[in-house]
Amino acid sequence: MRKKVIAGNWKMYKTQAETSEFLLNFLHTLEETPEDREIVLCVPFTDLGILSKSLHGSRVQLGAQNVHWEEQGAYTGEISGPMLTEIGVRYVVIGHSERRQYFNETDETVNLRLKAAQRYGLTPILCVGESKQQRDALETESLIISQLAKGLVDVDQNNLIIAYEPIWAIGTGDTCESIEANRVIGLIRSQLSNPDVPIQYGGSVKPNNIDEIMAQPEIDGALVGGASLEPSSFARIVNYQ
Ligand SMILES: O=C[C@H](O)COP(=O)(O)O
Repeated sequence: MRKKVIAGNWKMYKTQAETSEFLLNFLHTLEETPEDREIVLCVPFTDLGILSKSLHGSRVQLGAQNVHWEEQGAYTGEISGPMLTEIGVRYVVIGHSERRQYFNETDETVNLRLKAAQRYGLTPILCVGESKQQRDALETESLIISQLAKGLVDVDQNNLIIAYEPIWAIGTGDTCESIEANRVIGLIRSQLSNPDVPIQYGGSVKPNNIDEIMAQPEIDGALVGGASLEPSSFARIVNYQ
């Protein structure tokens, strides 16, 4: 049975004060949440400290949004695996399309970050997905196969989550049809040596579409952006039927 994982990706949102307010309104909503799912919050670095304390003893796991491949060094603006694990971070998002687009992340640096995350005991969430232009040019399959082939060189598939995030569906309200997301995720699974790797869908996941998404047989969870920022909407998502 593959693990179900619902992860919020807060991107560059929420100060510490806003994080405290979120927790006040969110944590109590988990009392009835079924045990069959892992819940993760991937937050800005400045929120990790407060969450590390506040989430202690709760069932919500802590995630970061980046990790460098070196243990330490002169890499201004970066963060290392040991710095994250020391404060209780368990997951890290790697290769998000916003990092690939705005920060020159390549399949090669994605691969270095994935291996470093695993080396320091973190579970990476590898993001793959095509742009609208690539989809229209019928390049979705070849692009994803290439992202996986290059990104996963020497990566341990026993400690890995993959998120399929079509770029055109991110933050647009234009969700990928769940049947199509299921098809692409099936393709991703066919490229893996371990068929039990949990594979999430991400891109305009909302309270009103999460049940349909999670009903798809290949989809093992969701990577949620905007809808994870609001306690009641994220609560509805983690409590999918
Ligand atoms: O990592 C999360 C994704 O980029 C999805 O963002 P979104 O739910 O706001 O579309």
